[in-house]
Amino acid sequence: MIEAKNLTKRYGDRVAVRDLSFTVEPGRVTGFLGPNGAGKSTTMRLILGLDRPHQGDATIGGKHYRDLGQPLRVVGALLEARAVHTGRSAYNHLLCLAQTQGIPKKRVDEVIELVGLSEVARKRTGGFSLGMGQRLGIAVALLGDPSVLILDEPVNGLDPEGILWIRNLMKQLASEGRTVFVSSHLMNEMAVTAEHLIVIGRGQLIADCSTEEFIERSTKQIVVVRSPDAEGLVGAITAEGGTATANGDGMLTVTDLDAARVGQLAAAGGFVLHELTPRRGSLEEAFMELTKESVEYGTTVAADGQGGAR
Ligand SMILES: Nc1ncnc2c1ncn2[C@@H]1O[C@H](COP(=O)(O)OP(=O)(O)OP(=O)(O)O)[C@@H](O)[C@H]1O
Repeated sequence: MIEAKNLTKRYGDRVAVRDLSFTVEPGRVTGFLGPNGAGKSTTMRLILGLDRPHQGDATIGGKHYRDLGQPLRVVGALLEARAVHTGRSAYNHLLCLAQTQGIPKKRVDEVIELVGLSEVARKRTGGFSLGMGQRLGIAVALLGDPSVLILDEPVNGLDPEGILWIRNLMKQLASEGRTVFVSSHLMNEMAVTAEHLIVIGRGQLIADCSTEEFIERSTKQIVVVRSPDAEGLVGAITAEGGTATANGDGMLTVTDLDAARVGQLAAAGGFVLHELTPRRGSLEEAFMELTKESVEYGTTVAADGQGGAR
């Protein structure tokens, strides 16, 4: 388990993380979300002992990172900035790390196989693509077979096949009882990967709840209806206190009434229905809604993806 207690970190007079507390539980993937500059990388660095907090405390399994005897065996990390000796092969890079931590040589072969780098393992990492580098970073994180994984933007640079691979890998690692803490900007990806979310904005906690609850809390349920009698149905919906927006071709988007009630109104009025679909908002919409006060830079982007200058 990862525990952050009242963490505060300043850079000059800029507060990167402010009085931040949360725990990351084992056995599930926990997504770490926040707009650019929210403090995600800083928080991860504090947990990994790469930076010291001005206040508060971050521990892994009750211990500070610096007090872990063989840290790679407890926690594996992938941070955004990769430091790999580019003249060295992936195999040698992993072997060196393994030797410093008393990890057997055969584990190096295992992780190379696991991340799909077998064919290029003896090649210099200097020629690696972004995706290959990312896979090597994940191999490093997994080297000590750790019970805790901290991954900062692990899908960066991966192609769709790679993204699917890392999604399944994270789920698998969590199902083995490990703690998986992962930051990402890809909301659709997090929606299908993370069971639990910790969301921060301007260094402060915005939400710590299940992904489902996060979406439910911040988006409206809508009902999509298609009917050849759309006009009549709009009247019935409006009279009942609902709001119906016509989208042409008999399509309606209904808010403030649930699908069951819309179905009852259609039956009572004798309106034929060709479609009746309840739809929940997306994680992206929920994220935009909840973090709109905390966005730091440049433009505001509406939930429909249409950006507008501030
Ligand atoms: N070494 C540093 N020196 C000065 N300021 C820093 C440093 N590291 C981070 N910051 C500032 O602290 C704040 C939080 O940055 P951080 O990188 O932790 O955010 P983030 O959520 O990881 O952002 P992103 O999603 O863009 O990676 C930002 O305002 C950033 O400019």
